[in-house]
Amino acid sequence: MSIWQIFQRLQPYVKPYYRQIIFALFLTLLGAITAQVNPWVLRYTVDSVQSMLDKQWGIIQGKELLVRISVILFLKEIVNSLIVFGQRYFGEKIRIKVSSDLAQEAVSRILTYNLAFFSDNDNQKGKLQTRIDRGVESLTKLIQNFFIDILPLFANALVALVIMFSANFYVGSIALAILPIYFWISFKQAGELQGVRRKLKRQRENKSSGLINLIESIIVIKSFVREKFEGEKQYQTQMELMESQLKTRRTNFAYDGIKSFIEQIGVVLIIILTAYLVLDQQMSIGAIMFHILLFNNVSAPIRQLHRIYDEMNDALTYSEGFFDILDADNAVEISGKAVPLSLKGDYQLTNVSFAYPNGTKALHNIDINIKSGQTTALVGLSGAGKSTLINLLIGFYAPDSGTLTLDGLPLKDYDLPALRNSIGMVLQKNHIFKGSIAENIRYGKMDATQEDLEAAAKQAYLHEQIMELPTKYETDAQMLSGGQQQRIAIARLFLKNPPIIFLDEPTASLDAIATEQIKNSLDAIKKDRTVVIISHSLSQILDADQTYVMKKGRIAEHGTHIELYEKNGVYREIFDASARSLNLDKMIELIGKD
Ligand SMILES: Nc1ncnc2c1ncn2[C@@H]1O[C@H](COP(=O)(O)OP(=O)(O)OP(=O)(O)O)[C@@H](O)[C@H]1O
Repeated sequence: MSIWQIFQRLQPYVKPYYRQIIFALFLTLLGAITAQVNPWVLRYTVDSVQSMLDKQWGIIQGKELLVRISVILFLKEIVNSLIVFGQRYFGEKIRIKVSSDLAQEAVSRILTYNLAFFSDNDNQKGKLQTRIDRGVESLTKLIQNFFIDILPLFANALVALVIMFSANFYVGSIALAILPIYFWISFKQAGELQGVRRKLKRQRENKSSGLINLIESIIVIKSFVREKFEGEKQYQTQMELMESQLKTRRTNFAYDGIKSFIEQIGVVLIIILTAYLVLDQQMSIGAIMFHILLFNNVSAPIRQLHRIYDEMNDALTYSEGFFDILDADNAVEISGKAVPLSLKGDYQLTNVSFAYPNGTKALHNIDINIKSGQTTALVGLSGAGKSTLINLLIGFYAPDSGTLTLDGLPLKDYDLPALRNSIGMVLQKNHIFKGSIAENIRYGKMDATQEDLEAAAKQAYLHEQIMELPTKYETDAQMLSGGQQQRIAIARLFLKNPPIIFLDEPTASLDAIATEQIKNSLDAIKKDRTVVIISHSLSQILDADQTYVMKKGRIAEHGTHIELYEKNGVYREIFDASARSLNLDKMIELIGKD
């Protein structure tokens, strides 16, 4: 992406603030003119003092001159302060507004993306966060630079250069001749840093996602006493980052030295040439200071050129990643138009195959009929493809081949929000948002009253426990135990009250008493709804109207519990293993003693 393309991309975000921009530009022009007052005043002062000295005048005759100069410089400083304030304020205002617009756009965009986008390695949460933060930061810095540095400084330089040329062609030429040399060196510097910058970007992303992973795995790390090992891993990342940072600094210092040398050559040449012109009586002595100050106005922005380049390169490096996020059109969830009045939940899958974007073939030639109003169990060993199948039924992913219909209509024809409003899910581990218990349950129905919340919590066997907490429904939900959090998810489901329900090992993290209570309440919610349940728990499977047994992404067997049991196949194997793991013989023996 070129800098020009970046500016084009930024246009729509900057456009709403065009009034502020025009005002900032006007101030810039005004600032460029006032910046030349000092050289004029200095030349005027030197020449006037010189002629006074020639006439042997003293302080009495020079008083008027001093007052005049003081007033001019004083007024100029006041005007200049106002201009600088206006420029900075409007520049910042535009930057802050554009920054929040860009960040908001990124959030709005990623919310429309499908799950494949989020499971991509480049978009893991730490990396995605860094890409967005860095992108917004460097793009807005670019805008800030443009209004606060580039425009004012270059306007100053241009006006100063024009004045130098009008004073003397050769003096102007020296100032002008320095520019391409300076530009060339800055280009070389930028080129040399380009590779390191990309590396730096990657290393920073790794470092921040490494830290996030560290925090997420702290319990495992501590329980295995792997602090030293993890510390060393982070140290390695830190060392690599430090190496790149040092290389960047080394290169910058070396090039800065060369540029400063070139600039000083320019100053010396201008002094020699102007001194020659003064001695040749082509100019007054004040011209020496006049030209040096003007040259300073020309070289000031060039001195900043490298920093501006740096930040532009930052913008180039990071904005590419940022705009990639905004431009991921193929990640936008494709929604159909059909808005069903009510859904029954009759799913028909014919010859459905699916592979994840990373190439993992998770489902092969699946033929399934999920009957409305019934409970269908999905059984299979870990990695068999059960969760993947549910992902397809909810429309999180689309099948690569085969047909998938719901109530006779292809699933892809449904309006996704309408479809998902009719579906409820309880997973093995459900996300609990930062906030109170009430806020978390209310996620199931945003306009639910306190009574609705309490009714749902009662159905999920959670109400009594909530009432025992000091701040009851206002307690921080993330402080609850795993089992209680699970019941929040179930309460959400009761509140949402959808006709189709997917349960992916809903009681896996609950204790035996809670499992029984939840089973009872889930049994209640199952009535007259279509339920698909994944479970390793025999009690849940036994209750199902039909069961599909999956093995390595395929349907191995299908039937009722009895039919499958008698088949002596995969289901029987899993069933027997489950029974053995429960130590059923001893349990029965114990129960028999009662
Ligand atoms: N987001 C993903 N990207 C790539 N591959 C995935 C993704 N999710 C799952 N897989 C792979 O797809 C296959 C099926 O996984 P899936 O989670 O559907 O199995 P499962 O039967 O639900 O297992 P479990 O009982 O352990 O939850 C596995 O090989 C898994 O590694």
